[in-house]
Parts: sequence; C-alpha cells; structure tokens
Amino acid sequence: MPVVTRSRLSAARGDGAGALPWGSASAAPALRHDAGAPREGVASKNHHHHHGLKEKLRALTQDYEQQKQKLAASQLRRSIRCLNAWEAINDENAEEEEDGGRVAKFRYDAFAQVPESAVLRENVAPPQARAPSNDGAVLARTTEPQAKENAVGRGANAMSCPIKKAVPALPVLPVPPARKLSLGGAVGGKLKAAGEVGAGTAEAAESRILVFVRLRPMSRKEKEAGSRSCVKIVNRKEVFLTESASENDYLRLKRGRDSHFCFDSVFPDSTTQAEVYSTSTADLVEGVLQGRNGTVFCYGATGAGKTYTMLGTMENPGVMVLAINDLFSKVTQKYHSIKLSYLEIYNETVRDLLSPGSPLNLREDKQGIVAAGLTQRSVYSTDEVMELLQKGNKNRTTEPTRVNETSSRSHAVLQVVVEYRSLDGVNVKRAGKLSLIDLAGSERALATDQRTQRSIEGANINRSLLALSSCINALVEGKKHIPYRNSKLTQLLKDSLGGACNTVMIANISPSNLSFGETQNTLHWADRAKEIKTKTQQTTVNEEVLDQPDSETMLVLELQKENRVLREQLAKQQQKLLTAEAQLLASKTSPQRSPAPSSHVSTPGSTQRKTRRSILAAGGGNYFSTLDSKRHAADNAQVRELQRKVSTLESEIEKMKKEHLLQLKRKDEFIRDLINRKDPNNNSEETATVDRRVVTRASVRKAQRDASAAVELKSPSRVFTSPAPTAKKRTFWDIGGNSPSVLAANGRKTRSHVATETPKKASSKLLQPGFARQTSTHQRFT
Ligand SMILES: Nc1ncnc2c1ncn2[C@@H]1O[C@H](COP(=O)(O)OP(=O)(O)OP(=O)(O)O)[C@@H](O)[C@H]1O
Repeated sequence: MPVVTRSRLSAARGDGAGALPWGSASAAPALRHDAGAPREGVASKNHHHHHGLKEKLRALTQDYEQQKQKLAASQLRRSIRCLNAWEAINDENAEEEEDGGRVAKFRYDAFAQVPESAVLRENVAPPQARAPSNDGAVLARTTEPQAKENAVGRGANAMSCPIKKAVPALPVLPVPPARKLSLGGAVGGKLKAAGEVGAGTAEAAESRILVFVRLRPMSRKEKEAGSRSCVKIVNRKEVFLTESASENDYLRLKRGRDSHFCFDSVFPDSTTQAEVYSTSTADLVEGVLQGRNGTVFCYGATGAGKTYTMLGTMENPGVMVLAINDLFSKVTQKYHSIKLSYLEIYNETVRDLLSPGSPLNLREDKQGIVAAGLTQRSVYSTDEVMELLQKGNKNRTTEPTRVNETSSRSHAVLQVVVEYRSLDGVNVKRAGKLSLIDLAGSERALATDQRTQRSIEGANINRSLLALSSCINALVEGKKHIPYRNSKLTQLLKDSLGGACNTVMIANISPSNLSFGETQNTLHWADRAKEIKTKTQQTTVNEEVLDQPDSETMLVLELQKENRVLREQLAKQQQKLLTAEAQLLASKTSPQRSPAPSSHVSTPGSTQRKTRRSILAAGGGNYFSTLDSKRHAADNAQVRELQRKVSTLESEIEKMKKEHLLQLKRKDEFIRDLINRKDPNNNSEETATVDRRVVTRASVRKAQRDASAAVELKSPSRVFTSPAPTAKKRTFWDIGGNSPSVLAANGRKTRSHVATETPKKASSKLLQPGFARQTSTHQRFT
C-alpha cells in the first residue's frame, strides 16, 4: 500500500508548505495517520516541517477571524441602514395620503439597497434592527423583488434580517385620522376629514352633527366704531380667537380668553353662498331624495349673518333658496311630490307663516314632531316656493335692534317633504324631510334693546337657546333624559338632534373684537355640538314597500292625484280672483286711497305699515323682475278666464232659477187640478189658500232664496271667504301704552309690516324693490 507522506505530497504538488491551502484540513487525518512512522530522521524532519505548518495555520486562522469580524461590522452597518430606511418610510407614509404607489416604490427601493449577501450571512443584526420583525405581521402584498429576496433568505438558514417581516409592518402604519361624517357613506359616499376634530377610525361608523363656521365681513357700523378683527382662520378648519392687540401676535394666542377651535370647515368672509351651500347642504338634499331626513340650522349671535346664510338676498340667495332649486332640478314630477310648510317660534308660540292665525300646538306622531294644523302646500316649481317664502317672510317677526336693523325675533323653520312613489315594478313609497332653520340671535339684553317688548323677546330667545344648549350638553354626555320639552324650539329639533337625521349646524360669527364674547360663546357651543351623534342614517330610510295595487286602484290613485292637483290650482286661481275683485272694489269705492301694496290677502290688523326691507321682498334683481312680469301676464290670463267662468256660472244660475220657478208653478197647477177633481164643488177657502200660498210673491221669493242658497253652496267661487279684515285684537301696545312703532293686531311687527314702512335710512343691499313690484301688480287692477 503506498504511503503518502507530507513531503511526497508537497513534492507532488510542486509547491512548498506555504502553498498549502489553509482550508486543506482534509490533509490532517493523513498527518495523524503518518504520525506513527518509525523512522527517526524522517521524524525530526517531519517535526520541523510540522511546526512551520502550525504557524501558518495559526496565521490563517487569525486572518479568518479578522475577516469574520469585518464582515460582522459591515453587516451591522447594513442592518442599521435597513432600519433607518424603514423609519423613513414611516415618516413618508404619514405625510402621504394620495400617492400610495410612491410609498410602495420607496419602500421597495429602500430595501433593494440591502445586498443579497446581507441576508445570506448569519443573523448579526442588532436587536433594534430585528425589532420590526417581532410583530410577526403577515405580508399582505408581496412585490416581486421582495418575494425573490425572501426566497433567498429562506434558503439561507431562515435568517431574521427584517426583509420579509419589516415590510408587512408597513400596511398598518398609522393613517391620518379621517372621520366618516354623518353624510359619509350614506349620502353621496363622501368621506370628509375633520382634521383633528375628535377621534379617528373607531368613530368612523358613527354619524355625527357636522359643524361649520361662517365668518361674515366687518360691517360698516363696526368699522366706524373702530373695531378690529379678533378672528383668524387657519387651513379652513381652525379658528383662532384672540383679544390681543395684533392678530398676528401668536405668542399671546394661548393666554387669557384667547382660544382655538377646530371644525369640519370654516368659511372665511369671502366665501360665496354657493360654496356654503355645496359644502354644507348639498349632500343633505341628496339624502332627502333617498328618503332620509336632513336638518340645517344657523346658530349665532344677533347680527352675525344667520338670515343672510339661510335666506340671502336677491343677488345672493342663501341655503334655503339654493336647496329648493337643487331639489327641483333633481326630482321627477311623475314620481315625486313636494310639500312645503313654514313656521316661526315667537315668544314660545308656534305660528304658521303661510296662513297666520292662532298659535299651533306641537304633537308627536309616527312622523316625529309636527305642528298640528300647520299649512302644508304642494309645490310644483321653484317660483311657487319663492312666492311662498316671500309671503312667509313678510309674516315673520322682525325688529330693528341696536345690533341689527332687521333682527329676526323668532326662529323660522322651513320644512320640505319630498315623497317618492314608484308604481312601476315594485311599489315603493319613500319620504325625506328637509328642515332649514334660521334661529333667532342669541344676545345680551344690553346689546339689543332695553325696551319692554324687545326684552321679552330677548328673554324668550335666550330661554330657547339655553334649552338648546342643555339638550346639546345632555346628548354629548350621553344622558338618558334629554330635556327637549323645555322649549318649543328643542321639541321641534328633537328629531334633528337625537333622531335619525343628517344634521348640519352653521355657526355664524362676526369678526369684530366688540363681539368677542358672543363669538366665543357661539364657538363654544358649536364645538360642543360637533360631539353629538345622531342615529346613523344608513339603514333608516323612510321607505315602505306597499302591496302592489291592481290596475284599477292604480288608475284611481292617478286620477285622485290629478284631481288634487287641479283642485289646488283652481283654489289658487279663485283666491287670486277674489283678491283682485276685493282690490278692484276697494279702489273704486275709495279712489283717493292708494291700493294696498301686497298681492296677498291682508292679514287682520295689518293696516298700518311702514316701508322697510324684507330679505326676499328686496333686491329687485333681474331674475325676479322677469319672473314677476311673466307671472303677472299669466295671472292676467287666468283672471280673465275665471271671470269668463264666473259669468257663465251666473247665467246658469239665472237659468236654473227660472226653471225652478216654472216647475213650482206647474206643481201648483197640478195640485190645484187634483183638488178640483176631488171636490168639483169645493171652490172654497182651502183651494184659495193653496192658491194663495202658491202664488204669493213671498213664497216665490222664498223659493228663489232657497234655490240661490243651494246654488251658492255648490258654486266653487263661493267656497272661499272674502278676505275682509276681522276685528282688531287687543295688542301688546294697547295694553302697554304708546307704541314706538307700528304693530300688527297681535302686537308683533312682521316683515310685511316692516316692508310697508318708509325706510328711515337706506341701510343695506336688501332694499325694497320687491315692493315696487307688488305695487305695480295692484295698480293693474285699479
Ligand atoms: N356673509 C355675508 N356677506 C355679506 N353681508 C353679510 C354676510 N353675513 C351677514 N351679512 C350682513 O350682515 C347683516 C346682519 O346679518 P343677518 O340679518 O343675517 O344677521 P342675523 O344673524 O340673522 O341677525 P338676527 O339674529 O338679529 O336676525 C345684514 O345686513 C347682512 O346682509
């Protein structure tokens, strides 16, 4: 068996011992195998050679150790870089919402810098580098390069360098708080971020009141009084309220009474009415069409711009007008019916603004809180609604106060019920109610007026607003009992605050530092209100699936609807005719008096008026003048048509009277014949009595009276009573002494009273052209 010695081995390789590779450990067994060789010379030579080898082996081992340490150090550096990259992604991701792709790319790029060697070697990453891997998250979406790297990693001893595990942590990075608002998914599917308002995703499913703030421009009066702005809006979401000398003095913002609030949106003084509408209310209108209830209410101090926001002017119509316009542009007459009511709460009494009369009671039924006996008018066009709004606003109680020349002294509620009924396929009935509320201004007694009537109004306004704040508090604190019954206003708002309703609050504020207290108060309550959660509207659509009616029932329903519409139109025309006739008569009997300025039937006791502006009766923009002239032309035609009908009816009545008399005469003759036949000799008194009874003028007159009474009952033109004024009631001013201004019979001054008064001062853009228009309407009939 050939013996292999080291020398032979060396010789065979043709190199020295130094040429032995350090890794040729396989040679060692051969060495050991040779160790027992008997020859001494060879042994000594071998020993020497062995020693040299040992030295070389040690050097090589040292070298190996150094390489190993170097490698470990570089591995550590790479791991740290890896960790930094992960943190960078975190930061980037927090800033980035819209471009998810960029994040993913950056994420990949960061990790792509880690060379493969880093993942093939032993796991020498420091604990902090491994930390992200510990959460054990599962990769949701593995990009191709990552998958490749992971595969390599698994092949290489299942190392824990955080390629696979660090990446999965990224999908659960903190998302900037977004809140699904009350209109969110339910209406239009919009998600609106509320910034730092309240909570994040946990609350997302909740439906809460949306709160917007609108800042009005500084008024002339405020400028003249030398006031400066104390409101600063940042990011269209935050309001800084400061009393400090300079509005840019941010260092002092947090001191004293200065405060900071955050809302769903804050409208600066340059915001247009259309912007306010589209941001705050447009979604609600959509919801109403889908059978959900919606409420918008304006809250704020007196003169802060609530009525401007809700009603607006001719040139800049407000939320009410824009919502109605929007609604009509979206409904289909065939399937939808729209009804409208308009009421005010004045001194804790509910009044119908469309047909003023005695106060109404509130009661609760399955539709929610309703005012019993409130007029609900079916409307078919925006023009009709505008007319009704004008009419209602004239009846609304307003008074000049020191703060606002047309201060609303009552809370006004316009309710529009949209009913959808589909008869094709599934028979579905759906109803949504939109409530648009212009609250009276919260106020300090001194800020408004000390006069008695104003103080009473102010106290009542404040009482109902206090009740509103108590309800807000109770709702926010999650109390079981909510004191809705403390005021008429809160009773009426019950559904909007605590029911299934999409609710929007617009808080109006003035920029002036003179109103600092009021503004702070308004913002405080607005801030509180945004915590109120209403029942979610996702499932609470007011929808009924009805039994499918047979074709006959459907026909009857259609006909009934048609009849209803025709009857309403007829009633309207007849009312107009009567008014025109009454005015014609009035102008004929007293030619020296100018005709009444209103096209509507005068309300009892509203004889004395002074001209003042009315928001909707004012402005005189082109839109309304064109509208008026068109309407007047149509009115004229209708009046002529009705006059023709009246004269036809009158001739028919005459004809009927004649026929009736003829019949009576024949009957009498017939009776007389009978009597004569029965007793031909009896020419006695009885017959004479019968004759007398029959032929006397009195009996004929009675018969005529009866006949005309019967006709009168049937004649549709008599169904409507003449608008003759009733007796003047005792008024507040009758009791209280001299009236400082002209009042209605019930002691209130309404916009219509105001509108007929001569303006003391042409104070604003809302000035009066509506009246010029109405006067001309009446002159037509003179
Ligand atoms: N955004 C605005 N742009 C222009 N003018 C405004 C704006 N807001 C309010 N105004 C004006 O400020 C005045 C007071 O506004 P408005 O009558 O709407 O106040 P209010 O809050 O309804 O007061 P009150 O509670 O006393 O009825 C009006 O002359 C109105 O035209």
